[in-house]
Amino acid sequence: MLGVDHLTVHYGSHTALEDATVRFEAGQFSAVIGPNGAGKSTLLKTMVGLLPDPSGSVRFDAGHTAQSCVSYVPQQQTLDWGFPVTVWDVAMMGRTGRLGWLRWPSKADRARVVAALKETGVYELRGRHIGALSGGQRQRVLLARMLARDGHLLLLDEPLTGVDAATQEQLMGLLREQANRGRAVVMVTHDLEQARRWCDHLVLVNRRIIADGTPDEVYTPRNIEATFSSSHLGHTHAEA
Ligand SMILES: Nc1ncnc2c1ncn2[C@@H]1O[C@H](COP(=O)(O)OP(=O)(O)OP(=O)(O)O)[C@@H](O)[C@H]1O
Repeated sequence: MLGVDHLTVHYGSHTALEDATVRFEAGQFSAVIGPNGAGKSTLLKTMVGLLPDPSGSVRFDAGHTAQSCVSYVPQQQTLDWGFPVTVWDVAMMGRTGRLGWLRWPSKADRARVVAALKETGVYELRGRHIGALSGGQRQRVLLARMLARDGHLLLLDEPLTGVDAATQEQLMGLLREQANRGRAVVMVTHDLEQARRWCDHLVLVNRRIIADGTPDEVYTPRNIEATFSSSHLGHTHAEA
């Protein structure tokens, strides 16, 4: 579905990501794992096209572009929750574009939004202002917007943040189901255990890609040490 080749991203003199090569496939639930500041969000943002002119390349499979196929869920805390819109409005942005109503919603758009709000369990909250939601409810609303968009590639930056254990289970189940239906799902997470349980493809990152493969291939003491120590050791590529 999507590959990045020899991707290097600098912020000024700081190198956030160096020579990263990885592929994300349709039907796979992938987790991108690493410590704070490892370059995980940078990898996602590059794939969405939010960072201009990275060196290396981001390649979508034929017929797809970031614009046409990506549904991106940014980190919750990077969004302005004081904006005067309702749960319904946010989910509808998945259909009509961001703000300013690029086009008027059709009956089919409304039906898709109803389904997405029901799937994520926030349909009853549809008239509520987004500023009046709990952290877990906000995360569900972001997922509803993502589902409403119907993208082939779902990119989620720390979707488990601020979410209780029962809700985490539901959200992981929902994302697993999206992958089973043939979408490529890529989630940034700090939660090694959740990633091992739900995902079939893990990418360990610490400025470089440390390891890339199935959970069994990737979760070795050496890889974990290399990822979560600050020394950026090693660079192994397990074949998935
Ligand atoms: N806009 C920016 N300007 C300058 N430096 C940045 C910018 N965005 C990120 N960085 C730096 O790049 C590095 C990678 O950041 P990134 O947000 O990709 O890490 P992360 O793995 O997502 O971290 P976290 O788990 O804390 O969210 C960090 O050292 C960060 O401080």
